[in-house]
Amino acid sequence: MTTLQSKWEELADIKDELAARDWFMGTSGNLAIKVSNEPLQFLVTASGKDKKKRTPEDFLLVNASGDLVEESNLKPSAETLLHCAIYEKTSSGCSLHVHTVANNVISELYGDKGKIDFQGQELIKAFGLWEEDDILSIPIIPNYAHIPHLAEAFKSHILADKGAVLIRNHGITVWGKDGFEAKKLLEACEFLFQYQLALHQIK
Ligand SMILES: CSCCC(=O)C(=O)COP(=O)(O)O
Ligand SMILES: [Zn+2]
Repeated sequence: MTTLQSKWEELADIKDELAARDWFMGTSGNLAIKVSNEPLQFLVTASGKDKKKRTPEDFLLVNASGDLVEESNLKPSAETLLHCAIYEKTSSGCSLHVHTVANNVISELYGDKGKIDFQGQELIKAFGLWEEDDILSIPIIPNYAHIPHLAEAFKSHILADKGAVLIRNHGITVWGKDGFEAKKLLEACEFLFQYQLALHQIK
């Protein structure tokens, strides 16, 4: 199996798992996985497709600028520039973006603060935060319709090889060293958001 085929399979399996959680409502969401470093090339979901379905046209190979490596009648995700920013600034290998009700409500509740912090919650260990007083701080940025503008705002929060950024009333983008890590971070974030919303209901 070539690297391209194995990365395709890895991303397709992640897509199926996220679909099983119903995290691709209304064609939302996009996923990417790095295939090569020199030249930088990565697979990204085709724009506007139903990501709950598995088809041979699900992913497109793009370069560091997000342009197609081979001609296609499909377009790369409208949000490819966010994935480009991650691979430009880090050595991470996979980036995932989903819209969920929980991440949208949290982004609205905490958007004016520009971040949401979690401390003393076991699942922040997914981010490598193991000390008693460690804080997981997830930035929340405004949602700009102009994607290059959104990508610029997003870029300033890409500070490490793994991370997460909430886009207000839009969704979350996470990245990690490979598909396993990126999915782990995404699941941890969604757990923490649901936990926080549950706390709001009883307080
Ligand atoms: C209908 S969802 C609006 C676009 C979006 O935010 C998204 O995540 C999906 O866009 P894509 O071009 O990647 O399909
Ligand atoms: Zn989106």
